Amino acid sequence: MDALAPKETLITLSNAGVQRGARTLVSGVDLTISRGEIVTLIGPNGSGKSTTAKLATGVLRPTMGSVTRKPGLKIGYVPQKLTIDWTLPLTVERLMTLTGRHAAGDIDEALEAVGARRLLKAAVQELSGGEFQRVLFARAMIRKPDLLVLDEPVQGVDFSGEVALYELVRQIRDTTRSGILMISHDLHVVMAETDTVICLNGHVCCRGTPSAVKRSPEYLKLFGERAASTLAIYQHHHDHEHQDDGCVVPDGHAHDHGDHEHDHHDHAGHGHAH
Ligand SMILES: Nc1ncnc2c1ncn2[C@@H]1O[C@H](COP(=O)(O)OP(=O)(O)OP(=O)(O)O)[C@@H](O)[C@H]1O
Repeated sequence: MDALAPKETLITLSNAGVQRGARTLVSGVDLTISRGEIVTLIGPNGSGKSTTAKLATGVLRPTMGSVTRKPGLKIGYVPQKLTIDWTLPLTVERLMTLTGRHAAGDIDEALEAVGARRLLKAAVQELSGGEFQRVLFARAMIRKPDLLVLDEPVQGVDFSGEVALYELVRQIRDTTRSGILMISHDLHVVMAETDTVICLNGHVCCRGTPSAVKRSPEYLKLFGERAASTLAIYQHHHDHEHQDDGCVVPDGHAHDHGDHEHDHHDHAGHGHAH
């Protein structure tokens, strides 16, 4: 971010939480997201990441604390799961218009921005995990949101696809200057460009830059000995090339994975979550 530019705050959560009956789903969350900023929520299953994101977007109202949003804030959402009848034929073009009418030019522009314009007429069922995620990004970006919420953006994607998707998130942030709230359910990679990582465990366990969180005693306590290797930080360096669609040029073709901290990297169980 330009350090001299005034920060435009999009969303503020102050000591926010949700209680359902006697049960506290999440509590005491302080969080701000400004334009051009990337905030990533991490934490174990059931730790309150989705609940916190729902508080931020207004899907859920806080029963404790407060949540404020910039008036007229436009939010683009990339869901973790999409309910689609996978037995029916569906093109990318049609998927882009399922939840609203858009001019052909706007659809082209949104797909272009994610390197997926050539997929316009493709069947959604035949897309790779990475291509499918890109189309979902385009679908979320078509209304030119102030804030993009990405719920597990790299699911169903292999390692080089993951690198390319994180690169795309960085590009989107740089070109649109939208705020980005990411939820990382698998804890495996946090983008180095993340301005703030918030580690939840029913409350805010710890927060800070990715490398600060990785070293924090609370984080180590929560995730144990293997924590430091579990939180891999994806570093972006311009030492590799990208194909036109944003994919990283494979090893041996002017690309080197050496700059990515990836000691522990488990893709088991990643599939299309439909
Ligand atoms: N509508 C609801 N009513 C009651 N409890 C809920 C509701 N939604 C979520 N919960 C509970 O709130 C807690 C936090 O859930 P949440 O979905 O925010 O966790 P999460 O960190 O996103 O988990 P995961 O990584 O497994 O998706 C969980 O214990 C969950 O069972």
